[in-house]
Amino acid sequence: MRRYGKHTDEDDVRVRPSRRGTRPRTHRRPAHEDAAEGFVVTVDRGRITCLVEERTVLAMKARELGRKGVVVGDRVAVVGDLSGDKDTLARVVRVEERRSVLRRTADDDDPHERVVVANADQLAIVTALADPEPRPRLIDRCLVAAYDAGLEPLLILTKADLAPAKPLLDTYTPLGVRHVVTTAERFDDEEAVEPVHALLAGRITAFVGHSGVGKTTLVNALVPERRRATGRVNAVTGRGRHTTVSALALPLPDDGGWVIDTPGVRSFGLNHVDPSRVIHAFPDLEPGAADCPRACGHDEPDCALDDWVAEGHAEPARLYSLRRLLATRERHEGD
Ligand SMILES: Nc1nc2c(ncn2[C@@H]2O[C@H](COP(=O)(O)OP(=O)(O)OP(=O)(O)O)[C@@H](O)[C@H]2O)c(=O)[nH]1
Ligand SMILES: [Zn+2]
Repeated sequence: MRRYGKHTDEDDVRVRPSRRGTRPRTHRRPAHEDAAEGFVVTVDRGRITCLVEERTVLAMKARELGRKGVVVGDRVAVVGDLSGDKDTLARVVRVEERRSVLRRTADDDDPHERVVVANADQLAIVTALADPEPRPRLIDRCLVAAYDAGLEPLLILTKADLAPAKPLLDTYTPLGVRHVVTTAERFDDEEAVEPVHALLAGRITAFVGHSGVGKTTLVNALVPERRRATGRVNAVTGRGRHTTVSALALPLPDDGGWVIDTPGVRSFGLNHVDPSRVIHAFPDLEPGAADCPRACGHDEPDCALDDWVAEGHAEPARLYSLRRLLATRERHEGD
């Protein structure tokens, strides 16, 4: 399984080499050289909460940013009052290049596809093993969104006290998706969440999961500051957790990375998904696609992947899984 954006190091920044790379740096130097670096923790109705050094600073978008959105996970340049004191408002003057973007689909209220999280390394798909029942189609859609966005997926299966994980895991074995199984009863014991911490260490992880799967219970166990952080954000927005529409980044202990809690997973934008980006997550199949017709959707009669598998280059289960994932791009009732 190919791994994506493993670290948050500069080395992993996937930017195209610039043809202007030989130009003197000063030409590309943006204005506001005195700006501080901020990490966006949440955005609520245009109010951007970011972390500048250790301080929580509230900011607005500077006019010069125009229509460009600022989202959770963005690295930004901030100017103005950076004290973090009550009633101060700084300005975000620049959004740094994003290493990844996770989008949600347009819906009836909002015709545009929107970026919900920037710069995440991985996508944790939180699913209960029972109550509510797992929804494999939804998991598949999340996987496609992750592969398309270049995020490494991670399955977190909760409520292991209610049902065994094996039947669900069998579906995902051919995909080689990493997984961890949790039970909230054991969360008081720090060692019980250790395997989850190990998978999140040093990385920015967006958490998705539909209502009732135990995402909040898990995030609270992982992030000791959770209560404080949400309390603070609510003090800023004056709104309760259940009405929060924005994602919220929460620091893991000991500089262990970030959890980005997202509100609801109703839909991911899969309309824009490019099969060639999804197949990138299948390095055993990818070379076989070289013989496919142009713009092959990989589910058509002259798709070269059938021969590729028949010749023994990859397991049939892998091709089946790829096709199942690609098929989730079509909307069904209840997605
Ligand atoms: N049996 C069992 N129940 C759990 C477990 N984890 C969470 N729950 C329960 O499941 C219910 C939903 O948990 P939440 O953490 O609120 O779920 P959520 O995904 O955040 O749901 P929303 O708050 O609706 O977004 C609560 O009653 C929890 O106590 C678990 O491991 N086992
Ligand atoms: Zn094909």
